[in-house]
Amino acid sequence: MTVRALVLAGYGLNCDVETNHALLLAGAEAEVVHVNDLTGYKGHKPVKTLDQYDILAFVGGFSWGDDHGGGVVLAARLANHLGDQVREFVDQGGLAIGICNGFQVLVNLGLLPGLKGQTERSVALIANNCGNFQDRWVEMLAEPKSPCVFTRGLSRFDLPIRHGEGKFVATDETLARLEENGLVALRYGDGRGDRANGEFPQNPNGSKNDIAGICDQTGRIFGLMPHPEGFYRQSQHPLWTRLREEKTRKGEPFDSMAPAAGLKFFQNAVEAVKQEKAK
Ligand SMILES: NC(=O)CC[C@H](N)C(=O)O
Repeated sequence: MTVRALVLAGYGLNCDVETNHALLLAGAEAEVVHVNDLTGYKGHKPVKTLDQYDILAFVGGFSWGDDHGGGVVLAARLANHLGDQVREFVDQGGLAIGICNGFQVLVNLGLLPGLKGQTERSVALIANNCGNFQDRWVEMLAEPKSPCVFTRGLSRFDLPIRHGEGKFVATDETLARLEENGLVALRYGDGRGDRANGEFPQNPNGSKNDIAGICDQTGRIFGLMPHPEGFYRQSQHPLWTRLREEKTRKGEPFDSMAPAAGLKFFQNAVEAVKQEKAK
């Protein structure tokens, strides 16, 4: 069964090839599509439509140089040129993942968290508390009670972060609604399996409630600041040789090429589409 994925590229986005690779490894028929191929550009008609795909990936990078804030210009462009198509894609049961800059786009579009009665932006990703760009690995804790399709079966693992505007903020009321509905899918851990509790550097940006990723009520629309496409095999982890040593000492096997936690996000998405199509 074919699962088609679109990986959005263009104007300062820089994680398209890596994300496409992860989706291909996960078994999707993935392709990188330039935003102009969807919107049309200067007399050139659009050559792709969103209804050709099952999964949309809004990838990381610096779209339009983060002018006016991360993801703001790309979100405006998508809303103005493709608003109806995006709405239809979501209403028809499509899956979407927004990674880092892509998360900022989904938030700016108002697709996340998409709480009942809220159609406009209700949460934001703003400048990190520490005042600079953070490029390193952090511990992730997945929320078992979240309806998120992408984090199914995941609990505690590491992922890389690379962002300057990752601080998740919302009003107390919206935060309470997110928590009540289980829409917080991922949090920053303290490195020992508990929540980071707002502490820097474990919570790298000052996000409220240690929020690293949220989903909508269907669990099919998901955004996160860390980069799952950067950890699809074991040897991408900065401490993988140490882990190999530990395993070897205990006489346990270790395969540096084995799939890692980040790949699971994409495998889960492909599996969910297959299950839906099989119905
Ligand atoms: N890696 C990314 O996608 C970064 C997103 C955005 N440019 C930021 O710095 O916050």
